[in-house]
Amino acid sequence: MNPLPFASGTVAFIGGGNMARSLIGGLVARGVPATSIRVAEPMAELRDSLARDFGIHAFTDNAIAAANATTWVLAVKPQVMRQVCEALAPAAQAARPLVVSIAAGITAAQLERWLGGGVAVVRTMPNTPALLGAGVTGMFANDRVDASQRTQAADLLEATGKTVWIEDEPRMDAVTAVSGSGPAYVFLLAEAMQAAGEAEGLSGEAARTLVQQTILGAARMLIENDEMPSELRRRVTSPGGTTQAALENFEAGGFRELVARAIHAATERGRQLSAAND
Ligand SMILES: NC(=O)C1=CN([C@@H]2O[C@H](COP(=O)(O)OP(=O)(O)OC[C@H]3O[C@@H](n4cnc5c(N)ncnc54)[C@H](O)[C@@H]3O)[C@@H](O)[C@H]2O)C=CC1
Ligand SMILES: O=C(O)[C@@H]1CCC=N1
Repeated sequence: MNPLPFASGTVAFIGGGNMARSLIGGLVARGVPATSIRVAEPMAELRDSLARDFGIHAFTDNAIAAANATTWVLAVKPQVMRQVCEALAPAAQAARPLVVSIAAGITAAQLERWLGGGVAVVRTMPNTPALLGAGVTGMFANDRVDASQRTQAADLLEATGKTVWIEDEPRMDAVTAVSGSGPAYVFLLAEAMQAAGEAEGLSGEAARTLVQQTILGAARMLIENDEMPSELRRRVTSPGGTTQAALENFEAGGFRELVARAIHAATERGRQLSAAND
């Protein structure tokens, strides 16, 4: 991570929903000054809570929030991105900010076109653990982005976790499917494990603690042992034991194929979001 002061200058978030909150929370926790962060959000309740929780300036008007900001983070839904960008095009042409998008599916070329052309765009895909500084972000830069802007964009996202540059933009839809949406898959597993534990007679509270700590411990082993998941799995699996009984059921139920199908569907949806909102 780059040391502070923050290389990204003043950052304006356009849209202050769930993901913007995770990123802003991550930046503030990392020590980025609240005075360097602005947000534009139409919903008063969200605006107020962002201002209250993080001490940042919150605006109703996108162009006012974006004015004089060196970096814009476009954090609206793909469905409204075109309209938001076209309204900001005059400001983008005048100020030539670094534009960072976090939207699923929407391509750098679409963003550049909607903003009037000639704009440095970094298309990114973060995820919600950014709030804890434990996020991961895939990043793709268009041809307009120079080396210092790459650093600027990486500095912004590295404040919330790791970053991975992707050189082949279509692969950003796979990033979205694996890590952007990925926390939800783990949460689904947690829900299913908790329900199954309760069905086997555990109290809700006991099942919750067991599941939480199991997922945390397994995640830490994946990272800190730096070994293949298959090897870590093998060490839990005593021949003829309990884990084997469970894993045989996962395999018989087509678990791997199901995960592959789910991630393929998410990747395809990313492509559809681009086409449907052009
Ligand atoms: N939620 C997640 O885990 C992730 C979301 N993303 C991307 O982040 C973007 C935002 O997603 P979420 O935060 O989940 O959605 P969200 O609905 O929570 O946030 C979007 C915000 O934009 C605001 N908004 C609507 N119209 C606006 C306008 N014209 N100008 C300014 N703000 C406007 C909404 O009031 C809302 O608060 C999407 O493009 C999504 O693909 C990316 C990675 C992960
Ligand atoms: O579900 C979505 O479309 C967004 C993008 C990745 C996570 N949430």
